[in-house]
Amino acid sequence: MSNNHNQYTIALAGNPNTGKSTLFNLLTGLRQHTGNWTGKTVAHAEGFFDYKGQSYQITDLPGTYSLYSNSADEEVARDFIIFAKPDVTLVVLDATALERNLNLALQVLEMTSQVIVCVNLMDEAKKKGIQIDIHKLSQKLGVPVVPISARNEEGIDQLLDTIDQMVRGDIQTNPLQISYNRTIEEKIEKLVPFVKQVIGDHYPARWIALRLLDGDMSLLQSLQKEPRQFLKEVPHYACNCSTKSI
Ligand SMILES: Nc1nc2c(ncn2[C@@H]2O[C@H](COP(=O)(O)OP(=O)(O)OP(=O)(O)O)[C@@H](O)[C@H]2O)c(=O)[nH]1
Ligand SMILES: [Mg+2]
Repeated sequence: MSNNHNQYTIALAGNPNTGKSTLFNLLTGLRQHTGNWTGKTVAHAEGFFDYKGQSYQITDLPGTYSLYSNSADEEVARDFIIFAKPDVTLVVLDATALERNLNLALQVLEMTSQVIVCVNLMDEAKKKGIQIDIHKLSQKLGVPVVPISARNEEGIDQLLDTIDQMVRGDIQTNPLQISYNRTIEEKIEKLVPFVKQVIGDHYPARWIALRLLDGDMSLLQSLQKEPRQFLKEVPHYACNCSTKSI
């Protein structure tokens, strides 16, 4: 959702130390609201850039290993993706630790379909002899995947073109959705209509149903809804199996 005329919003999400701020600095140059530098990002920084006649506002989120409610950083990143509804979420992955990094990517894909995956540190991967089948990864994830090296400024044109195509609506994504076991899927199926009824279509109902099954009260507080209304229903559906195992 553009927050004002002709300005698109982008969020940068990813594990700590994957090069989000390096990419942020590269894209925004000096046009930033708050100073930011490489090193751990504590609060989120906002910056701006233009590309092919479009203006973008980009937000550098704190690095997290997941997007539940384990820490303030996770809540900041999670709430931004759910409530600010960026037009594009760039998930920045470390090419040398892809398997671990993909966990967060899968969580973001449950939250929004407007995702571009950036496989960063491609230079390091090359040095270590790690080969990544970008095309296959993109097919599996159901969203564009762009290999980059933020520090060496490689792959940035392709990334910008992919962002441009996504905000123009030229890319149809089909984000991979994790299938849980039958018990959980049945509970989700029952909860989703209820979630839609209470909060409408504005938020990703399946993802909220999953968080309800986890008993995530902090999310309910963020939704600023009366938790008791949900709580009455949740024990009925809740199970002991965590949905956080992806
Ligand atoms: N070799 C290599 N190093 C990179 C690349 N991109 C970033 N780095 C380095 O990786 C380190 C971490 O980069 P940051 O941009 O601070 O990472 P971040 O994701 O913002 O980290 P947090 O804010 O802690 O989540 C820095 O030393 C960067 O110079 C890259 O493409 N190649
Ligand atoms: Mg950072």
